[in-house]
Amino acid sequence: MIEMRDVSKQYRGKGSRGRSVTFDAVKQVSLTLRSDVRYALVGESGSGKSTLARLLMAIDPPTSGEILFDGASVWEMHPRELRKKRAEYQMVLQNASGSLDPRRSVYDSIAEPIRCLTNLDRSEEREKVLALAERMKLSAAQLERLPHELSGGQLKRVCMARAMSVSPKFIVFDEAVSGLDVTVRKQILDLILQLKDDGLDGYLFITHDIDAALYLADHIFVMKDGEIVERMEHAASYADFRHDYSRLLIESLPPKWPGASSNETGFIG
Ligand SMILES: Nc1ncnc2c1ncn2[C@@H]1O[C@H](COP(=O)(O)OP(=O)(O)OP(=O)(O)O)[C@@H](O)[C@H]1O
Repeated sequence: MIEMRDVSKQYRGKGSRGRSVTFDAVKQVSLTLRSDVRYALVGESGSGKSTLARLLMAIDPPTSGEILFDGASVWEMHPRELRKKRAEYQMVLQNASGSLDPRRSVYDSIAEPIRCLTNLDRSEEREKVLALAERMKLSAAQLERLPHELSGGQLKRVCMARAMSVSPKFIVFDEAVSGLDVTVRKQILDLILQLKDDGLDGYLFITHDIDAALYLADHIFVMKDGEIVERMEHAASYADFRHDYSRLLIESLPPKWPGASSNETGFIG
């Protein structure tokens, strides 16, 4: 379980006349994420989703507030304990190519968390990497390539295999389908749903795409200007979104086909 208690994150930015100002990218957010629940966090670009994800995963420290993994405050944890928790709570970053070492083969990229965070020997590691590659539909030849030799969709699958390599109990996917065409997007969404068969019961899927959130998650949070403005359990359709801002997001969706209204769900619904 991950808990956020009254968490804020301030950044420095430029105000009028180039003056340095601070602003809250995340404002006093409290959240509890259970490891066996599928969540989505929806919001416009700049609403603070990635900042929230980095705080949740203890990548960046909060300016104020507390984050707890299974009841223990992450920024007060012994490094050995935090290392163990990092294997249990993984993240797939927004920028797939930027999150992989360009000089490291796909095989080594997937194996790296195993080497850093577990005690598996090389033959166990190989068995695990090959099984994950098969699951993520990556060929043996692709495993030997460098990241720049793969497509965007293949890179996303490498990042998912990498996160799954340490058998986490929860994954945060940050914009896992952004920039992909509709067919590849659907493949990735289905792969995420199928991770349940590999023992992953819970995740947080971060997106600006309400259709993808409805497809993948039971609980949905809506974020605006650093705050969670709506929380829904068992969201199943656009009609479940009640907050004015959520309605606005739905109304600004493009029609899915000529003559359709923005209240009709897309291809995945
Ligand atoms: N390291 C940083 N330094 C200063 N400002 C930042 C930093 N990271 C993010 N911001 C700002 O904080 C706000 C929230 O950014 P964030 O990336 O969390 O939003 P987001 O909802 O994930 O957006 P997107 O969907 O476009 O990725 C934005 O105004 C952004 O410019």
